[in-house]
Amino acid sequence: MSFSLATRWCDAPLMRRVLQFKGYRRKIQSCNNMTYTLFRHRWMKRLPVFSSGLKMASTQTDTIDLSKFPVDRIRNFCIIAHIDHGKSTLADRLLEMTGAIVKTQKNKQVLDKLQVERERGITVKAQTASLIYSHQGQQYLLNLIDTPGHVDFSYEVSRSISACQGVLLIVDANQGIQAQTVANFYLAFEAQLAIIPVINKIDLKNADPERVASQIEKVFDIPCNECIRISAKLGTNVEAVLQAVVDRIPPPVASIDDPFKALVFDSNFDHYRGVVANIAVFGGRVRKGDRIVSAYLGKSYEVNELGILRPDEHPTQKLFAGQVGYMVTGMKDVKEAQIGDTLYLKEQPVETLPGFKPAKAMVFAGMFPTDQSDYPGLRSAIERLTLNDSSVTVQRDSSMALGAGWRLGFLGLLHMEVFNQRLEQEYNASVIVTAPTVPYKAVLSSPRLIKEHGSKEITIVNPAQFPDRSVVSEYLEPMVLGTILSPDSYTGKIMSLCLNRRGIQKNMVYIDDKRVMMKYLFPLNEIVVDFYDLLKSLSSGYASFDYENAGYQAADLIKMNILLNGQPVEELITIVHRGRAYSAGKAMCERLQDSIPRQMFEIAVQASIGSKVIARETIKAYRKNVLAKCYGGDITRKMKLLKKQAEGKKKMRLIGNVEVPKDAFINVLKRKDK
Ligand SMILES: Nc1nc2c(ncn2[C@@H]2O[C@H](COP(=O)(O)OP(=O)(O)OP(=O)(O)O)[C@@H](O)[C@H]2O)c(=O)[nH]1
Repeated sequence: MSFSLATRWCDAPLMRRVLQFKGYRRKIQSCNNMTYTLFRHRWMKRLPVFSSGLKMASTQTDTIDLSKFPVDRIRNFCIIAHIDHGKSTLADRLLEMTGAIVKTQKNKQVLDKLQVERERGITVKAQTASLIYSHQGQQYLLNLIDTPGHVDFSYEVSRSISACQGVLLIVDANQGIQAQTVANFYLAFEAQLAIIPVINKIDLKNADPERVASQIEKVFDIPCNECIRISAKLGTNVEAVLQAVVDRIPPPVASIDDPFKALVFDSNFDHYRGVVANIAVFGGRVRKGDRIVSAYLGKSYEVNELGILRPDEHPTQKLFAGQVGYMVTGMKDVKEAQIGDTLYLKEQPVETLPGFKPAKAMVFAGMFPTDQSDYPGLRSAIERLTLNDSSVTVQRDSSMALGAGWRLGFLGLLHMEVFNQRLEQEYNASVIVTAPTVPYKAVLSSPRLIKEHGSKEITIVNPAQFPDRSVVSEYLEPMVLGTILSPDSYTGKIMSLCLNRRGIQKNMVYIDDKRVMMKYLFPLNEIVVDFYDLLKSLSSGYASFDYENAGYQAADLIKMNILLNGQPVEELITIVHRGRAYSAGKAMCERLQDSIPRQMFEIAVQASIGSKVIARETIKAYRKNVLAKCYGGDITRKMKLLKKQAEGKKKMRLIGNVEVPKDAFINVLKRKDK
């Protein structure tokens, strides 16, 4: 895969225009990619517009003396909430009010910089911004992290929380507490952070801030009077949020007198500078030119660039204890960069920071280049994107039909779709994604296999490698504890959906007189693909859902094969519960019948368990009317033509080149529950 100039550095066309305008025509003619990089910083100073297109406030761009902010005048906080409750909109207002960006009508979710975020209207990547806020005659440095709301990106939230001492918990004044509000609250609560509840969208006609405040008191035990009522859209009362950040969130526990110690809580890859790490400084200071060591690798690097994010990179000479910023060290290989790594000065080793628990992938799918010659390019794209999203796990894989590829692990289906979309948009890659599956386990009974695997229990992330019953004493499936919040008028419908998905009710409470919170234990496999969509549609969008890991449970599982014209398709193998094998097989054949377009020959779609076919559908061939030119005449001639046509079709069937559309692999798992 080749990277064009535009994809290497998205600002190149803009810079060309600026150069022309500035009269640098001669330079443009010989301008290669490197020249762009060399001139970049000079341009950035002259331009009133940042690379992301944001208008920055001219007063605060030049030099920010970070030494002016001792630890007690620093606050690190993140904004957490259920999806769409207004985190990014509040971040816009905070950026404007503190002068980090110029106030304009165009500021809409400015921290959502990725194309996929803009297109889908959701945050998928946590973003940091440093704000300078004057309060009671003192200047404070507020480091804000805007986090995603969707359950699939909760790893971003938990990592962001590790760099903070407090959170703004946003709740929509109309919708009230939702499933992710509860999940995010507990993430912050367990990390012992200060929690400031903020009731947003009070401008809405149906807003009921008092009801929401009493929900917050009932569910989270936070007194009603601690809730700040705002409209992030109109800017109403947002000043009170800034004051509360200073007053209610403690400063970081870090001392300038300690040796330098920093946690890498995020990173991304820049095609020229290599790895750009986001760091939280837990002690001492670091300067440009210092030699630092990565505790993970034990390798030392020179600090080439250092700075804070406002929200675009603003280089500085130093970073001090308690501050949050970015660092470029010349790490060129993505394998060197490790989220959760501790950095320290070469001559002053320190105790390593706890880092992060690795994310637990919930959904696995095969990913293959559409054209095998793109394999090396796709490999480097996946490596770079996983650096930016450390919750994705990667393993090599190969398939008869699709060639060499990878088996990737994601936190959920939306996560998988977003990753795929980012590969296509940011790296110009074209990929085929196979049917997603959850990680099953098998307890082996065969001594030979136990020896081969080095353990009795194995995890299966590829259904094609599902071991046969004869060598297994028990299969285990992953379980989750789901939380559903909904108006009580939908309770009946929701309960029957949960039952249909093998859910076991664990708890049900009213959080106010109209809204109910239910807890269900589900097999992960039953909810991962389409449960959320169905829940939304049967509750007219009012119910919300979140889940957490609940270990493994024994289950009676079997492997179901799908055959197209008698050929087993490895990429469509699924693991199903024995009691549901027939209905699942029938449903999969029906959906494949809908997904695969009619071709010049008839296609038999079959589901089988072992050698036994349990369901079958037929995709009819386009029928060419070979009799079109026969006007009347002898019947034997017509029969001869039809026979010849049937022979031709048989040949096609023998070749068996059935074209399966890319999205059929995922659609095939989507069920239509009533
Ligand atoms: N009426 C009204 N609408 C608001 C307010 N704040 C945000 N919105 C709207 O709510 C929608 C979602 O806002 P976002 O800021 O993207 O929400 P978010 O929580 O960042 O969403 P995710 O990042 O996807 O979780 C947008 O259409 C906003 O314009 C408000 O105070 N009043």
